[in-house]
Amino acid sequence: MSNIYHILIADQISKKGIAELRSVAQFKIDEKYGLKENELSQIIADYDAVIVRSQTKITRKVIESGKKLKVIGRAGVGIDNVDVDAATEHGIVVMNTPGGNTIATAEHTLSLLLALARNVPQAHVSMQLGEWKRKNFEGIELYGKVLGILGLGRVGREVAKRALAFGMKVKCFDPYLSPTKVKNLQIELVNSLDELFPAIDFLSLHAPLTAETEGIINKENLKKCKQGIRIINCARGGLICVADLAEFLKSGWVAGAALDVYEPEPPPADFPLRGLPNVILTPHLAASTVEAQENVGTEIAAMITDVLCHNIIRNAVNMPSIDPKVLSILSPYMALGEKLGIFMSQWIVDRIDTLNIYYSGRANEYDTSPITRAVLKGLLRKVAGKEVNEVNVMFLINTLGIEVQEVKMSSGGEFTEIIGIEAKTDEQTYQAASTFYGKSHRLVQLNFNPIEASMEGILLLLENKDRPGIVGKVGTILGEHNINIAAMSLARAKAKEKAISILNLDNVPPSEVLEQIRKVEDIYNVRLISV
Ligand SMILES: NC(=O)c1ccc[n+]([C@@H]2O[C@H](COP(=O)([O-])OP(=O)(O)OC[C@H]3O[C@@H](n4cnc5c(N)ncnc54)[C@H](O)[C@@H]3O)[C@@H](O)[C@H]2O)c1
Ligand SMILES: O=C(O)[C@H](O)COP(=O)(O)O
Repeated sequence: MSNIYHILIADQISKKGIAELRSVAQFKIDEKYGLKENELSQIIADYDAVIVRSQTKITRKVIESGKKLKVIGRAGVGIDNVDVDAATEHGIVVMNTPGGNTIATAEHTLSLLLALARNVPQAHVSMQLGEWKRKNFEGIELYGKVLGILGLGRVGREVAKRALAFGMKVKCFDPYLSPTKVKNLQIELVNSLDELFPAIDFLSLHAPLTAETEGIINKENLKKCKQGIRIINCARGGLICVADLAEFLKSGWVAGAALDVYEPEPPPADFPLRGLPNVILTPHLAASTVEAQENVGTEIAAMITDVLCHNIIRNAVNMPSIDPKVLSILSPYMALGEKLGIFMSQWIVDRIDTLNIYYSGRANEYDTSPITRAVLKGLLRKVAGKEVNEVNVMFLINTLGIEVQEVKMSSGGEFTEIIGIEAKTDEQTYQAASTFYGKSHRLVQLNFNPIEASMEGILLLLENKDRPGIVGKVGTILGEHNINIAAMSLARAKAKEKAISILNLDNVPPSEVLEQIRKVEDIYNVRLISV
């Protein structure tokens, strides 16, 4: 029977998105809105996935309470309301829907830009009061003015296009943008904020809220701006130090500000910009269009379905996404790599210091990091206390201080396709290499010596002195206890003093049988391995 997944929709998404989720037989959907941290923490243990917009905060406490939580889906772009680090540590994938609300946000930015230039909301309120004050609301033209854009991503670029259509000049600061991206766009990319601020008449913010951008619009930077600058913020409230902006608006240095976003949301009653005549405020409306909400709602529904029902992860912000075509090519390698990792996890007893994971064959034509993550997931499942998956595996590897290196080899010797692991511990080096045999998996090297063993089911690994009679004795013990040996293979060290044998068994030997085998003279190590 297939799994039933419980999904919590914690912020309102489009009806179509909800209907699509409800149409999946494996899903049980709850809609619970406006939950505070404590309320959410109390119920989150029931859910496999939670969907939010910008309102509901998925804090570390919520994540720690989400014992079976696998996915956090953000119907929108900004993920500053999700503790992504905590999610990563707990192996929970965080996904968003970039692009779906770009046009809506760019259009809202332009509407605020125009409203700010022409005092539209102020004039409207005056008219509603029965006044006729044409002189009070004289504006300025956009034509010929310079728009500064902070963050030239999806929204920033759409804003730039529209501003250019109004005859504005556009300058932008984005330290992560390659200059080739703005070629032929009629946008000037400047190298610093110091270069941007004195050169612009309008400033529009489109960077995410990060440690670097928090409070970036502050007293020091406002001083660098031209007198009469107008500022629009459709990104995140935290980018602006509101007390500083209020001061500059009151003095007239900043001629006007139009804000859609606040920190916190909703802003408190004593929010210092409320009531200022040169300020326009909207309640986080930029993405609130029918079209944008349908885009992000249906997109997140499809993404949640893909991850829970088909194990396909798209737009994850805490792990690299893999193109589905590439994934279908890499999947067999990931399965082989994970199997080899599982094998090694039961062979190695000491603490691993360094790991070389090496590849030869077709895998090398691709980014091998998804295979490496699968190898490590298999390897760590035993070492780490918590469940290890593709999301948290690199975090756990770093926490354990294991140094990992990927090595792409030009040849795998007599085998075309090879995935190998060399693990160094304080005590010794463990090495194994594997390949495909039809659809099954084979060990082809142990401690650099050739072997030929099926990597399926129950394996008994013996390390012993290379002398006659030892394997015979082990066979007798197993036979006496009715344990059938399906296959046997031997890796002999060139120096011929030590050998490793792999016995494929039909059933699991009880611990007293393993004890008996351990007592056989010249056997140094006995490990029961299940793959
Ligand atoms: N008000 C709304 O309803 C609404 C809607 C959509 C997006 N947003 C906000 O707008 C932001 C931008 O959205 P997007 O889809 O364009 O994201 P994006 O990721 O496509 O673009 C963000 C850009 O900011 C740049 N950036 C990062 N750090 C920077 C820094 N220190 N200085 C300058 N630039 C920097 C990045 O390089 C990137 O090009 C989102 O993070 C989100 O918070 C708000
Ligand atoms: O980051 C975003 O996508 C926007 O801020 C939209 O937020 P919302 O989904 O709460 O409207």
